[in-house]
Amino acid sequence: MIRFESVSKVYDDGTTAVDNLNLEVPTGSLLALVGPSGCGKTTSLRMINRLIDATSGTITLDGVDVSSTDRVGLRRKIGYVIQHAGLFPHRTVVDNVAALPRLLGGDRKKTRARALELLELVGLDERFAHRYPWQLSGGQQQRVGVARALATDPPFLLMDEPFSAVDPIVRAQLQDEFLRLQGEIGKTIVMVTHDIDEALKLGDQVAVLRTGGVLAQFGTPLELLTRPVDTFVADFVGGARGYRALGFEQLSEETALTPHTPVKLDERVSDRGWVVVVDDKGRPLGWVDGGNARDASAATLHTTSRFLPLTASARELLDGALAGPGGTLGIVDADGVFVGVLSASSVVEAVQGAAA
Ligand SMILES: Nc1ncnc2c1ncn2[C@@H]1O[C@H](COP(=O)(O)OP(=O)(O)OP(=O)(O)O)[C@@H](O)[C@H]1O
Repeated sequence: MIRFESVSKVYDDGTTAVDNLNLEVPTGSLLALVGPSGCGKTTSLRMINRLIDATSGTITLDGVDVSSTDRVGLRRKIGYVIQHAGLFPHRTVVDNVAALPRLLGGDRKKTRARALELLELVGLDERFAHRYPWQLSGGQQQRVGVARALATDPPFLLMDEPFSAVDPIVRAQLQDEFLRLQGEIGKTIVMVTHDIDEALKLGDQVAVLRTGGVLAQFGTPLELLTRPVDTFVADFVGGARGYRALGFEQLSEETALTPHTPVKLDERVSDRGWVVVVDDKGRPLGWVDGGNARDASAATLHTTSRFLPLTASARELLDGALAGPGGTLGIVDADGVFVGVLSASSVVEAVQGAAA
C-alpha cells in the first residue's frame, strides 16, 4: 500500500507543484495520475522514491514513512520506468537489466540468468539480449525499461509516461502486454500519463490533478466516466463518456438470452432468417443466412461475427450485437458452447436495469 497524507511540494522559487494531496494505492493495484501539463504528476511520483523531497505531509509504503528510509534501500524496493526507457547506451540489453542487481552485490551468473528470464517475460527473446539499445525499436526499448525496473523484484513500481514515446499501435500493444504482465506480477504501481484513455485502460484507480497540484477527483475509471465531479473532470475525461463507460460495465449473470435453435454443419436450414451453425459439441462455427441458403455448409457459412460470453464488457456485447447478423450477437458459455442470442436493445436494457 502506498499512502499520501496531506502531501505538498513547494519548489524553492515558490511554485506550488503539489497541494495537500491525499491518495491511497492498495497493494497489487495500479493508480494512474493524469492531468494537464504542469499539474504536478511527475513531482508527485518522484516524491515516492525521494528523487524529490516533499515539503510537508507524509508518504508511506506499507506503513513506513519514505522520509525515514535511506534512499538506496528505498530504490531497491521501488522499480522506476521512464519515457524513452533511459537505458545505458554502451551496455547490452542484458547488462542493462542486470546492472542494478549486480550493483547490489548479486552473483554475475545468477543476475544474467534472471535478466534473460525478465526479458522473456516482457516478450524479448535471447536474440535481443546481446544487442545495444540503439539496435532496438522504441517499443522494444520500453520493454527493456520495464524488465530493468523489475530486476530487483521490487514490490512497488513507478512509471512516468512509460509508453508515450512510441506510435499508437505499438503503444496499444505495450499496454495490453503490460496488463497481462501486471496480472501475473501484481505489483503496486503508480503511473503518470497525460493520456486519459491510457489511464482509464490501465488504472484500477485514476487520480485527476488540476493545475496547482490540487486533486480534482480520485476514483475508478467507471466512476470518472459516469460521475465526474465537475466540468473540469468531465472535459478532461472527454466525449462519448456514456458509451466509453460501457467498456467497464458487465451485464448481470441472470440476463435473459433470447432462445435460438442452432443447426449443425450440413443440416438443412428451415428458418428464413440468420441461423447459428454449431459443431458436434455445440460450439459455434458461424451463421448461415436462411433467406439465401438451404443448407448449412462450409460454402454458405459466414464466419466474420464474434461469439462472446456474457462476461464480456457491455461495450463489446453492444458492439457485437450492432455488427452482428440481423442485429444480434451469439452468446457462448465458459466452455465455448452456444447458449442463445442477445439483441442490441436487450444489452442496453440490461445496462439500464443494472444502473436503476
Ligand atoms: N525544479 C523546479 N523548480 C521550480 N518549479 C518546478 C521544478 N520542477 C517542476 N516545477 C514546476 O512544478 C509544476 C509541476 O511540475 P511537474 O513536472 O510535476 O508537472 P507534470 O504534471 O508532470 O507536467 P508534464 O505533464 O508537463 O510533464 C510545474 O509548474 C513546473 O513548472
